[in-house]
Amino acid sequence: MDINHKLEELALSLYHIDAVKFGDFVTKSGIKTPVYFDLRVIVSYPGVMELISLLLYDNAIKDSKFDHVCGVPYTALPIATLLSVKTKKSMLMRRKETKSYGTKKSIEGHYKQGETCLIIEDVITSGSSVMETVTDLKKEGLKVEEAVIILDREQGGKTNLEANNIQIKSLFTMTELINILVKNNKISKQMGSDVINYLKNVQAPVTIAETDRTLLPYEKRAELTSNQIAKQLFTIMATKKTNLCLSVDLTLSTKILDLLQKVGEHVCLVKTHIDIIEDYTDNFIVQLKQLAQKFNFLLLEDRKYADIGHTVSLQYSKGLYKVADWADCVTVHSLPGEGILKALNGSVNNESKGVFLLAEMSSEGNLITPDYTEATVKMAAKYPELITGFVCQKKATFKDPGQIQFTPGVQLESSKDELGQVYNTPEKVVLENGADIIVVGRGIVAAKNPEIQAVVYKDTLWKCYTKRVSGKME
Ligand SMILES: O=c1ccn([C@@H]2O[C@H](COP(=O)(O)O)[C@@H](O)[C@H]2O)c(=O)[nH]1
Repeated sequence: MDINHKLEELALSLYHIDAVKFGDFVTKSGIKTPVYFDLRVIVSYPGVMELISLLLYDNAIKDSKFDHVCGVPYTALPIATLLSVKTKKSMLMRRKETKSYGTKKSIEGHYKQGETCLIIEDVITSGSSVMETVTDLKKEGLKVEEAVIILDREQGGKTNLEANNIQIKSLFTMTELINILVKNNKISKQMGSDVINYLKNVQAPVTIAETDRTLLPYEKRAELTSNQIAKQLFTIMATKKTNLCLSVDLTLSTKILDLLQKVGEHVCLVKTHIDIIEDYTDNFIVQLKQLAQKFNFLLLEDRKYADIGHTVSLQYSKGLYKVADWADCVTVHSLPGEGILKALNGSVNNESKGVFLLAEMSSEGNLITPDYTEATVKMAAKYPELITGFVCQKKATFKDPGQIQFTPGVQLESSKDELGQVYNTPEKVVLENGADIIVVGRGIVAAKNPEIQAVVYKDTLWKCYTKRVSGKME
């Protein structure tokens, strides 16, 4: 019997054992559905179990290379067991609930860091259950790149998992399963198309916030943010292929404008300290904005506001520099408390503006503690539409893939300046520390040829980012 006949046999068996049912059902979340899948019943049918493992082996597994198999608890566990025996590869088991005693391990079995694990799952909808298992395996240092599935409901799971660098092979898509049942007169044509249309319209939400944000491409993260400036920055980075922010720490406006004419095409963001400019005029801002438009970069004023809300709202919108009129985003300390964010939220009204909150600093001996960092991230969570991201140094500082890690203190070689600035390399900040936008000041500005140096930084940083999201890290 060929594979198509065997798939047909499996589809009909699933129908006969009531693993697929049609009618009026209500899901756990109270939504009406015309179809219901419950593959938990397969354990009572050894013939079906045997057929599933045979088909998964022939169709999806026999050419794959892996050291272990792991079933997503619970329905896929017995299938994973059969496949472990068939392939003679060891099986790992993920505990849904971590033990509160003994080893407290979430993954049972023997394995070594760097070994690969293949995931087995019965049905995917959004892909979140597969992702939970992937996350736990990765925490243990295992590599996970592939999952094999019995049924893909075609509700976003494949896209979500592929965005997390997990390739999917399934025995059936929902459409294929329904077509077999229609062809064999198990359900009417009308019922078949109703079900397919229904399931395609009820797309599962993207549920990847628990996954490692740094593995997602900028395009995907643009879809996951609530802040308009973060959305624009992710899109600019993906389009211009640059995650370089130039810190134009120069004191003459003409020098800044000259430099940006040369390097504007290589950056996604330009960071200013407006109050260090000695020949400031409103015309400087007009020209700065023209360059931003011409080269498609955004403007960040690194003002590091740190006063009470009322004062900050004045500093932001009034005075000589009227920052609110031209800067797309600003940097802000969380030190004074939430009032500072309320003030900025109030000042921007409905305009698209953003805030990078300082959660950590690059300078040696700074007084920010882990508790302060954690409280800063918590505070930001209350203002998702205002917060673009965090000025920080570590990947673990925050999880939300819709927010941007903005990391200063970067040069091609690790070093320090004479006033305590600490420099890490592009490889370290992007691959190890999770930086999304990387700030370079003197590394470019003080170079003999800033234009050439900007290209060197841009290319090096982008290479690190593509390596990170392709999952090809040693
Ligand atoms: O923790 C922080 C926060 C901000 N900065 C700013 O970034 C640039 C870095 O310039 P380099 O010449 O590359 O050192 C500068 O404007 C700082 O004010 C930071 O360095 N560290």
